[in-house]
Amino acid sequence: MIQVRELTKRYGAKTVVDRLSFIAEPGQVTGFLGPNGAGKSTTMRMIVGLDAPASGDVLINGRPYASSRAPLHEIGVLLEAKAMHPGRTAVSHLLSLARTHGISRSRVDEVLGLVGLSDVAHKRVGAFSLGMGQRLGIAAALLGDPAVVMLDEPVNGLDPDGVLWVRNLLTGLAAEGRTVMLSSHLMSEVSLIADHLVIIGRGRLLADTTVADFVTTEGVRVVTAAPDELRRLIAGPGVTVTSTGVEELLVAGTTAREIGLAAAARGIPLFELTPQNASLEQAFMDLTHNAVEYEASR
Ligand SMILES: Nc1ncnc2c1ncn2[C@@H]1O[C@H](COP(=O)(O)OP(=O)(O)OP(=O)(O)O)[C@@H](O)[C@H]1O
Repeated sequence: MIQVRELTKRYGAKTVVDRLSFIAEPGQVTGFLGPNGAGKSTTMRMIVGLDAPASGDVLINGRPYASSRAPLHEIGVLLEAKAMHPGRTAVSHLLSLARTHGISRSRVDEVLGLVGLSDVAHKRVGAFSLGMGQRLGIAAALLGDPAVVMLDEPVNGLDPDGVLWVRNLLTGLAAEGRTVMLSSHLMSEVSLIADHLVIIGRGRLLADTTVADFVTTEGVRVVTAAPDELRRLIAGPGVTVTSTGVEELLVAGTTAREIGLAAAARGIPLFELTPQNASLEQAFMDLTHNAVEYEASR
């Protein structure tokens, strides 16, 4: 588990992370989202003690990270722009990490297999594609068989196959009971991978929700032979009915089920009854756009 508690970071006069609190639970993939510059990388660096907060703190599995005696077992991380010596091979890169943490050679081979790099284990990492580099970074994060895995933009630049591979890997790790957290600035990527969403803008928490709850229902599209009769039937406090075509209505404030039951009770034929969901990407843009406006008008 990762518990972020009232975390604040300032660079000079600028507050880049502002009293941010959230929990990434075991057994779940938590997507950490925000537009460029929102403070995601800074938060992740503070989680593993690479940056010091102005105030607030972080607990990893109930303890401060600094007090951990086997940090690679506690949390595995892939941070952006991870330094790798281009002249090293994949296996030597992982072996050097393993040796300094008392991890066996067989575990190095295991993680290379896990990320699909066994065949190129003896190639220089300088010749790796972006996707292979990301896989190697993920292998390093998994080396200590950690209970918590935190990855900064792991699907950045990956092709659709690569995104699918990351998704299967991370959902598999969560299913084993691990805490998995990944950051991205793209809702479309995260919604495919994460269950839980933590969304920030300008360092502040904007939403702590699930992918399912984040999609706001705009209304129910109804196609019927008797739109006027149906409109009278379902009208009431909180229900808005808009005519969107000759036989079409958009109904807000009630559910498809209620509309269907009301129509059936009167014998009104329905040709279509469809909840209309706003796209996740649109909902994300609306949310973060508002945060920017709020900041600008202060
Ligand atoms: N070392 C630093 N000195 C000064 N400002 C910094 C430093 N590191 C980050 N910042 C600023 O802090 C803010 C948050 O940056 P951060 O990299 O955490 O955002 P992010 O959400 O990870 O963005 P991206 O998606 O672009 O990586 C930005 O305005 C950035 O310019």
